[in-house]
Amino acid sequence: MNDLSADWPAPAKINRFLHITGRRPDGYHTLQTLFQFAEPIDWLDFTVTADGVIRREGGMPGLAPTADLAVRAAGVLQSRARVAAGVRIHIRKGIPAGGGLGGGSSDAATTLVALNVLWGCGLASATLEELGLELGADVPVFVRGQSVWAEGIGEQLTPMDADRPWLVVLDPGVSVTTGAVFNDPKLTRHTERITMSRFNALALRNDCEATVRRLHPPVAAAIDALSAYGPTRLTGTGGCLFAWFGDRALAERAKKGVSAYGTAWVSRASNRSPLLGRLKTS
Ligand SMILES: C[C@@](CO)(OP(=O)(O)O)[C@H](O)COP(=O)(O)OP(=O)(O)OC[C@H]1O[C@@H](n2ccc(N)nc2=O)[C@H](O)[C@@H]1O
Ligand SMILES: Nc1ncnc2c1ncn2[C@@H]1O[C@H](COP(=O)(O)OP(=O)(O)O)[C@@H](O)[C@H]1O
Repeated sequence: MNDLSADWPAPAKINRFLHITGRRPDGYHTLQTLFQFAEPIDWLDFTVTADGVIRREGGMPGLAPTADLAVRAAGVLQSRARVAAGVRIHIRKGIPAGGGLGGGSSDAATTLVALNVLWGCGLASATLEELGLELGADVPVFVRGQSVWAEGIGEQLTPMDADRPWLVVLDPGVSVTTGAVFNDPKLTRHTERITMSRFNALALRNDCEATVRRLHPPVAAAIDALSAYGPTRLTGTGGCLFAWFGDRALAERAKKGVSAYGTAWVSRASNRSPLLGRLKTS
């Protein structure tokens, strides 16, 4: 494998806040949220092959290659750009699945961006975002690789650089089904829309939190434990959560303090995905 094809990062995302502002006639909920990037990170290696077949190695245990969003992303790009070559995708998972950290979406985006280069497709980033949206609401954010204010069901993106606190991301090991949260009759669905200038992490919340707390007591316990150290929010529809701090030492202290509640990572919230840096060196 040459250097060009190895070590493409697929970072996690966090939702600094998440408001549900309404419901469309098709049942999908409209949101307002601010996405930033953080650790943990998945790493992908690509080996271009001549036979046109898309293969996957590693990845999420128990997930069939045909269901893997990275494999599906490669397939979408291959047919859109009429690529004759194939690829072997090796995935080293760092991001827990189904936790609201967007690992599957991030793997899909990294695959689109990397193979666009390695297969020589030459598609514009906006086109890759469009292809990504077919795979999941969060994929375009990862393709763009820049922190964004998102509206609609996540397809209306406006770049927004936010503050960059130190984070503890905590995975209580609970997989939350997004559909179950959005179907909860008690979910807060009509939060008033706000303008970007009103972003204030302390004052804003994640509207899914009350539902997730009720459906998953271990997540509620983890939120309570981490809240003792710093302001804490759920990311996406959970079950992962994060707290933010003014410096790294405080974050490391909190990480130690919540070790009984799950796996935790310390990193700085980022407005740029490491994928963009990797793209520059390709
Ligand atoms: C809400 C976010 C924020 O990042 O949650 P996380 O997935 O990150 O936790 C995402 O936009 C999630 O989008 P996505 O990941 O594509 O959602 P899916 O799993 O496909 O949605 C499963 C089901 O949830 C409901 N759903 C989903 C998104 C939405 N805006 N409104 C909905 O009502 C629909 O019933 C849908 O069939
Ligand atoms: N490469 C992948 N990594 C993780 N999950 C994947 C991948 N491809 C498909 N999936 C599926 O997507 C689901 C949601 O994964 P993920 O994006 O990590 O969750 P969330 O949207 O809650 O952050 C997983 O439960 C899994 O079935």
